[in-house]
Amino acid sequence: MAVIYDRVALIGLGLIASSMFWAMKRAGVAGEVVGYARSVETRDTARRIGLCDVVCDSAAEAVAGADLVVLCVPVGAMDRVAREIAPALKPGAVLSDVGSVKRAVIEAVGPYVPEDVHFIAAHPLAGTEQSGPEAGFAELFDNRWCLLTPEGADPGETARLRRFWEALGSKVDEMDPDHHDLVLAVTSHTPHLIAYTMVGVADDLGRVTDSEVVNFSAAGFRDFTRIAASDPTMWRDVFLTNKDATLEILGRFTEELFALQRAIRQGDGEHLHAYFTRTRAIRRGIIEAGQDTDVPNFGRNPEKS
Ligand SMILES: NC(=O)c1ccc[n+]([C@@H]2O[C@H](COP(=O)([O-])OP(=O)(O)OC[C@H]3O[C@@H](n4cnc5c(N)ncnc54)[C@H](O)[C@@H]3O)[C@@H](O)[C@H]2O)c1
Ligand SMILES: O=C(O)C(=O)C[C@]1(C(=O)O)C=C[C@@H](O)C=C1
Repeated sequence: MAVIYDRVALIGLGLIASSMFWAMKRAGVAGEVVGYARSVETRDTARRIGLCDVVCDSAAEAVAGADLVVLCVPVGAMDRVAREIAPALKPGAVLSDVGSVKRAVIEAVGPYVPEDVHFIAAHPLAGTEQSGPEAGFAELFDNRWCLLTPEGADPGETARLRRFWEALGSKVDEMDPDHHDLVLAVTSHTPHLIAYTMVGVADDLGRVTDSEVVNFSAAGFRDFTRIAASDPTMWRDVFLTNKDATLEILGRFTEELFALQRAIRQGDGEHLHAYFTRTRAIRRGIIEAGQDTDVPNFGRNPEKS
């Protein structure tokens, strides 16, 4: 595949950045990939495993001369990083991100973006509960959506970024940032909060580590524990920055939960059956639409395994 950006800079070298690096190598869409991570330990690990062609010791050094800069740090760190790199950005470069919340990132980064730089926020809807530079693998984005929220950005540069994500394996769509945040509150953020809560409740009962619970834990609870093992910093930032949408969905969730609670107490099997029939149809609809693209595996990139 042809090179889309001559020089790409990844700021923050965790799960998403490392997966992007391996996917870029697989697709051959970047001439050179330069990385920066805040901690010496992460930079050392990146150098040891060959993550990035060059690992720099400062963010400004990494972005200098880059045609595409992608901020791959927790949402709450975006403003600090944007402020740090802004003076070193190349005129005409594209600045993007992978944050799970879009309006807050646009508001945090936007004020620092120089006039001659194209800022196009993005969110790949792909991840795992793992984090850090060794967690990435080239297939992470295969058949997953990547949502761009360009809000008036240059159409030519938006199309180029779209081609880049497609080359990494994604299906790409554009969305208004506020709408993105509401949709993700339903499909990702609130479900994570529920998983965190369920595992917390089990822990409060003192049963999670009991061999009984570990041995006999049913698939549903296992899925909750996987999700609830996700990175605490990332998810703290998601809830602090997508507050309104999450609270709106949580309010609705609580109302439905109370209705189900009442049905159980009153022995209202009809209500329960009708409810579960409706939700079952949603799962079937997802499968029929070909959207059930499970993460291929949780292994490493093919070059390392
Ligand atoms: N994990 C997922 O499932 C997933 C999916 C899609 C998008 N995202 C988003 O991608 C971004 C990165 O997530 P990840 O899963 O790769 O996280 P990660 O924890 O694996 O990596 C984050 C990296 O950012 C670095 N970092 C943190 N604060 C920093 C700072 N102030 N300056 C410089 N570096 C800093 C960390 O050291 C780490 O290297 C987040 O904004 C997250 O919301 C995550
Ligand atoms: O599969 C997982 O582990 C994920 O939670 C990935 C997931 C999600 O689907 O909710 C989590 C957060 C992101 O911003 C995008 C993707």
